[in-house]
Amino acid sequence: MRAGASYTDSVEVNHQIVVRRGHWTIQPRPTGLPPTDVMLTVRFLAMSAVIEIDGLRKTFRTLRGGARVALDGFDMTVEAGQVHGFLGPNGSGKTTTLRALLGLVHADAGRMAVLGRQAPAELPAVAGRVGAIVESPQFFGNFTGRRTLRLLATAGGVPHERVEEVLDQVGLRDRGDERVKGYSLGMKQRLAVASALLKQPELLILDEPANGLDPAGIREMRDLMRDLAAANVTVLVSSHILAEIQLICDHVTIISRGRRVLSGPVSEVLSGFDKGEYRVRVAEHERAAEVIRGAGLPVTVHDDHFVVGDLADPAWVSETLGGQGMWIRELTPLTPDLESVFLQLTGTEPEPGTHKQVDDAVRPGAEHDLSVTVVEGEAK
Ligand SMILES: Nc1ncnc2c1ncn2[C@@H]1O[C@H](COP(=O)(O)OP(=O)(O)OP(=O)(O)O)[C@@H](O)[C@H]1O
Repeated sequence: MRAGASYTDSVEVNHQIVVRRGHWTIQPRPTGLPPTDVMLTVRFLAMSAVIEIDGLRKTFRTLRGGARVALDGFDMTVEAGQVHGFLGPNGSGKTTTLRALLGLVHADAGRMAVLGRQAPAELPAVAGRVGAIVESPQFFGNFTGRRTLRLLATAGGVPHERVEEVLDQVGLRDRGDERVKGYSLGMKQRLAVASALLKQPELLILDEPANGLDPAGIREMRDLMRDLAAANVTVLVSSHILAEIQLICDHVTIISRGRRVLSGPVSEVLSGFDKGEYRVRVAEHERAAEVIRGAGLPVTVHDDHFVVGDLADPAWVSETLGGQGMWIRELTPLTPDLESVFLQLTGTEPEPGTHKQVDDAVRPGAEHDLSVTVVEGEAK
């Protein structure tokens, strides 16, 4: 059962439906609740959410006694099966969020849950189901990759056969007997991912996995994440490499100054920013631009071309200009990419001092609550 699903069934008087994480049960109602002829609203928690963050706040004290607000009421939801990109400019709060989620830094306020357990208090209960690389793991340079993983497997009670599987998964099987100090940065990153995969996690959290990698290393990391997604691992990956996120991730959350500025499927985010713009190259482009502007469309003139917006049918531009003897050399749709969206959004200042996220106005109710009402024994 997912948020947004409808459900109808009957419930005995003095019983209630309790819906939690995709499962519902009918339970006797605790005494002291209003009588059953009163509408009762049951809070519906984001049922398939693997990560839920609600109103997270963190202020660091600086050495000079000042305060640095890293997180200012940040919200994020990652659903099962997503490859979720976590984007934000330098210093926007990505690492602090991930560290708080994993109990590596103490948050001042807010609610977090991982795989349905409150974080960080109940993290030990789900630790075996979560793999994370948030701080660059340090490996002994003199050990081979295989030996490193075997030691970690022994420490974690994982059978050694699993070491071969993860070496295979990250593409290090043939290099597993080489010393780690001879590994490239990309190989070390893959070894780190292999160590996080040993326990066959359902959720993998990676902080800037492509940091410092060359294009080949980035491509390897991208392929690896795709393979993980195909194997049904939910992946949360923070990055500031927007093109990578666009290629790898199906969902994205953008953070700026400790607040969420946008969240949603990558395709929806991009189409929401599609203004129907086209770049037009034509001889006498200024005169051509005037013709198009005269028809009421928004036009921006550049040195050797112009951009027209709100264009439903590009053929109309060809016909209109061709009709006046101006022949088009280029007519290219300017579809938005994450970079342009990111630049527009992270220039948006979140409302200070309030819990409201910037994108609440854009996507009302898009988050995770659904009300279940119980009226005289019937649930709707
Ligand atoms: N231990 C700390 N002490 C003081 N300030 C900190 C500490 N850790 C983070 N900050 C500050 O909190 C803010 C958020 O930092 P954070 O590292 O979470 O950002 P980020 O989005 O991960 O940035 P980057 O992409 O550069 O890694 C920054 O202003 C940073 O200087």
